[in-house]
Amino acid sequence: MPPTLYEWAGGAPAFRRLIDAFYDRVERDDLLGPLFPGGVSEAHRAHVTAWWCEVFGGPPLYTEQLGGYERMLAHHRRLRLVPEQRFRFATLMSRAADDAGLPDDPEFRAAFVGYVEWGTRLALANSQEGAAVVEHAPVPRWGWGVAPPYQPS
Ligand code: HEM
Repeated sequence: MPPTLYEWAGGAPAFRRLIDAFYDRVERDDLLGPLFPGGVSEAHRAHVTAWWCEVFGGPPLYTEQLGGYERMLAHHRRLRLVPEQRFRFATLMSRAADDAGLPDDPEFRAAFVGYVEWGTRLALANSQEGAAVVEHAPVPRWGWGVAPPYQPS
């Protein structure tokens, strides 16, 4: 069995470094900074870290303690994001993975950007006025996809 992406990345401390590096960039960003007037709070950073840990195979804290998928959805509804903001979000996530020293092997990064692409496209769609959203769902669990680490038999 391959390790989870959460384990491979370095667990909760690695995801906290990622999220801090990301929002530090967001705060200075012309397209994304205005979404967080006054800066990105400690509570927001902690909650989003819990989300990412759970998605990548860590403990289900966001589901059990923070309101799960429905809370995440509620935060994105009617933000009216535009495609340029989604693309910037995805770009800054890739840069933040470097800032935070996440593993840079092709397998991990392919899985990582796969989730970022998927999640940001959903967020963009769900944020539109009158969007037909999925009201209830589990927090997703992401995996290695078609490229787990090669392990010679
Ligand atoms: C992989 C994609 C994404 C993930 C995993 C994600 C995750 C989250 C989560 C978990 C929350 C709720 C935090 C809480 O529980 O307090 C949240 C809120 C928020 N997200 Fe995202 N998000 C994504 C994409 C985006 C994009 C593309 C944007 C903007 C371009 C965005 C902007 C925001 C904003 C502004 C909030 C706070 C809204 C408020 O406080 O009312 N998100 N996000």
